[in-house]
Amino acid sequence: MVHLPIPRLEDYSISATTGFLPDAPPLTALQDPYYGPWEAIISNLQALLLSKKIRQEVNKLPVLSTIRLEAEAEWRRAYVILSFLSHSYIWGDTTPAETLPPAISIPYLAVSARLEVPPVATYAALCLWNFRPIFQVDVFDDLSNLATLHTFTGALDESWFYLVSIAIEARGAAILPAMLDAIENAREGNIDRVIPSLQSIAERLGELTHLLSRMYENCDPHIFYTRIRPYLAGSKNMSEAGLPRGVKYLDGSGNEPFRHYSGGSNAQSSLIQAFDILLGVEHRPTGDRKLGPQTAHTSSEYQAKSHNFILEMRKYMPGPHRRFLEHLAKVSNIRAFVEEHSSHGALTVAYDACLHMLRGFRDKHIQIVSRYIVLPAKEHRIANGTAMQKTKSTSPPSIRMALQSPPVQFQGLARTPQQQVDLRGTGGTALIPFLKQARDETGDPSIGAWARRLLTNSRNSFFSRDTETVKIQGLAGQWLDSEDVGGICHW
Ligand code: HEM
Ligand SMILES: N[C@@H](CC(=O)c1ccccc1NC=O)C(=O)O
Repeated sequence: MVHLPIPRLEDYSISATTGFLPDAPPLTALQDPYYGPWEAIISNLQALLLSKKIRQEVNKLPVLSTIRLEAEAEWRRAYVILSFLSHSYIWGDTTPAETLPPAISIPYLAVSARLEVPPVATYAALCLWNFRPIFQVDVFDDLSNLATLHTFTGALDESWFYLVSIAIEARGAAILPAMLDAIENAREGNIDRVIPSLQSIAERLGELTHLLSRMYENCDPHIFYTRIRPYLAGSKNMSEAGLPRGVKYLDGSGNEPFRHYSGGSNAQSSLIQAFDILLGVEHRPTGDRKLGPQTAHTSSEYQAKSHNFILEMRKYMPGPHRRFLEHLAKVSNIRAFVEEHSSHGALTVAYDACLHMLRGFRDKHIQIVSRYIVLPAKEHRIANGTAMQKTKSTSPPSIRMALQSPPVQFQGLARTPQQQVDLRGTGGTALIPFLKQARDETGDPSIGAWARRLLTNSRNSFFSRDTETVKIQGLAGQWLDSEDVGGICHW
């Protein structure tokens, strides 16, 4: 059989060591003095936001051309600057701005077109291209070695919020070559070599969940909700935040329709989507649950026709990364391979461990979203007297303090709505139904529910099923369950 070649990372601007992060640290400034006016504003961003002078200063900017941008890193730097400036302009005053001036719009549209990303503060603008290593220039997966280049607020909480994702990207990078190896070995029918690749993927996924849970260390939920998050909102589904019509990007043509873009979201991380593709996890539009086995294999066709947020978010990834995922989807064979060899216990267990770990990641994420969005939103409504009834508070002290203070009216996404409305993610989703469905669609394998039970319940080294004996030997002699330690397991 003639197969489509397996993608090569280097063909898609992906590094075998840093994954979707650039392999050299992003530029900290554009060296050409021509771009001095941009650098001057971004280096004073927090002061301009605090004094509400940002619009005044941006309105004075000249319209700069992109003609003097050369290296890819310079285009990325320009995109980072213009993303911070545009969200500061829109959300940095008492009411959101419905128009972006030509000094932002014209270069922003050009830079976005070149990088194949939309003109909005995407995950790439805020995370992938917005960091610097502190001591060791080539270590990106250690949170103590990372700093952000820019934030809206200057708060450590905001830096930490982005840095956790950056560390996850770097730690997850090693999974990419393991994925491609697994696909190659499955093609060749080499079960014994697919298993260790899957085991190492499961183990790494556990480490990523552990990194995710470190969000609590330095990002306070109340600060996140009230001070940081309003700047992250896009222009799509943002009526409640005070932006019902979207945003016009003025370019002087007179023909400038309102545009609607999702704000930054980790759903734009190519890494997490790559796991789904490799493991054959399929996501449907929210509310559209799988009906039965007969629908299982028609879903790609179905997904293409209907609105699907996770697929939609691929348009917000840098062009080469998006194309990598499309290529990966065409060669992804692991799920079919495991189904074909469903009597092979060790293979099934290794595959199910991956699913289990990815599901564990999404479980932990839902817990985080409850603490950083759902609870603060509820406390906020109570503090402003718009909630139906007071509920028992389990919030951290900062939120309890906010409750005791007089009501404060916040702007944008933190604005207290007149009525109880569905909470929206910065990407524009009705967040809890969306995230729960994405979690439920993970680890709903047609095979091996038994293996998942074993992984969760058993601390033994030997499991048996029918006539097969499957050995899972803990390296340190122990088995750690994903829920106990944020997913670190030893084989
Ligand atoms: C305080 C921290 C975080 C909050 C409040 C948060 C919130 C959200 C929300 C509301 C969504 C729904 C999409 C939208 O409308 O924006 C989402 C999606 C998502 N987030 Fe986060 N997030 C946080 C951190 C992270 C981190 C560090 C990661 C890790 C890489 C992550 C991974 C994802 C993924 C993969 C999705 C897409 C849904 C899925 O695949 O399950 N999030 N997040
Ligand atoms: N969707 C999230 C925001 C979010 O996840 C995010 C936004 C911009 C950059 C990175 C993000 N995720 C990072 O940890 C929210 O609704 O607050």
